[in-house]
Amino acid sequence: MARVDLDGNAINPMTICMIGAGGFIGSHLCEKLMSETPHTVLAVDVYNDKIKHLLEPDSLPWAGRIQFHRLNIKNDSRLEGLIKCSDLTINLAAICTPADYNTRPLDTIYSNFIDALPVVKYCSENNKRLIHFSTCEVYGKTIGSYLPKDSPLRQDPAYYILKEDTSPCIFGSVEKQRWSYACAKQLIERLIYAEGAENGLEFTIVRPFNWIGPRMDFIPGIDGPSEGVPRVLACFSNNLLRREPLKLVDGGESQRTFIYIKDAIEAVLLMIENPARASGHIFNVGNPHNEVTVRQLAEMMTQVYSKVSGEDAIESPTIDVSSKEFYGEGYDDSDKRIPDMTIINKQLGWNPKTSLWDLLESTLTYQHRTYAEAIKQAIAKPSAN
Ligand SMILES: NC(=O)c1ccc[n+]([C@@H]2O[C@H](COP(=O)([O-])OP(=O)(O)OC[C@H]3O[C@@H](n4cnc5c(N)ncnc54)[C@H](O)[C@@H]3O)[C@@H](O)[C@H]2O)c1
Ligand SMILES: O=c1ccn([C@@H]2O[C@H](COP(=O)(O)OP(=O)(O)O[C@H]3OC[C@@H](O)[C@H](O)[C@H]3O)[C@@H](O)[C@H]2O)c(=O)[nH]1
Repeated sequence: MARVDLDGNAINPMTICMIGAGGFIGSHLCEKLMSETPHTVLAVDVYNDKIKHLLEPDSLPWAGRIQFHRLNIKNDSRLEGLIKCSDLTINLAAICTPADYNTRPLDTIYSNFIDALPVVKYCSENNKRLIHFSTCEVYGKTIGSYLPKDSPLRQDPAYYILKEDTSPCIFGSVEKQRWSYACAKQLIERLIYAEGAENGLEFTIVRPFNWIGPRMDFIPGIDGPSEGVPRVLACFSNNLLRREPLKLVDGGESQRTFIYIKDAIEAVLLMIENPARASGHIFNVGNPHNEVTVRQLAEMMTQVYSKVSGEDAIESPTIDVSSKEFYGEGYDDSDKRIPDMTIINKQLGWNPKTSLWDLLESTLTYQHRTYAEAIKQAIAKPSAN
């Protein structure tokens, strides 16, 4: 049966240049495009470990529809050719782990702003559509966080719900280098928006709100550096796998809404296949119903991991740590992140489905299956690693 878009028109197969295809989101998007659509992907990244299962062997049903191009977009002249021969470019490439924002601010700013410039330029000059991945961090802190602690206005959604077209972007001072990432992402959003307004670039900007699931980041000492600090899902998974307490930064009071990667990928596919509805828009993509504090997340993950691993939780499952100790000087945090869903509902009719309990169960089942044995061996023979 022919695939049709939301307006009932047939969807023609397209070629997609996906930059950062070897990362967490890219790997899930490639999987979806291969298994459910006729589109072709030119997968650009410096790594391909997370998409190896889609590239080999040649007998896979989608063989010929995905090609891996190992290149660093910082300095590779092949990039323009790949964009030129595609119908759509999706840019996912970025340094996007908070531990880097204050410790490697230059790399963070270059990666999220300077390195994205040629991508925008080639799309604009060659009249190619661009879907660019920004972040919910562009909102920074909520207006409510500046109100007195006991102010009743803090309960009013007007002071904390994040809306694409009306919420301000509120960052800390320049010394708080945490915001180097958000600021670089904000400026590239503004540049893309201006390319649309002045030069007719056909664009969509995605603001992911804490997408989580299998293949996110790495487990330190197993498939990433021992001293590396990934995002919270992988940090807490690592602690659970090693039977260590989960570290709560500054009391674990910050709030996040987490969305299952598979729900979020559905939204991206709708953007890819409905350009008339997606172009010119900035979309929040998150699950407003899955809000927890980081402390609650730690408690839920401890409970779910115990269920999927069959092991009792350790006696003191969490430990408090200061942000200075954990991330170093210059760290700061977003207090609360609830996405407004009006625009994506209206344009694409999309809603997330998976509860936090369910997504943690499938994700931690994956983490346990993938890493428990390797961790056991690493603990038994520390010198081998
Ligand atoms: N996962 C989330 O919840 C989340 C939230 C907000 C924003 N985002 C944004 O979504 C995008 C993808 O995030 P992710 O979670 O998949 O991260 P990720 O780190 O898993 O993926 C990024 C990929 O880009 C590649 N890359 C980086 N620099 C490159 C370069 N110079 N040349 C070629 N490849 C390069 C990396 O090797 C990596 O595979 C990022 O732009 C990120 O800022 C993600
Ligand atoms: O071990 C840990 C790790 C993290 N945390 C806390 O958990 C919260 C979430 O941390 P994450 O590492 O997932 O990152 P954040 O949600 O702060 O930022 C993320 O947001 C959206 C994206 O742009 C990026 O992927 C990243 O910047 C923060 O408050 C952090 O301080 C812990 O308490 N303990």
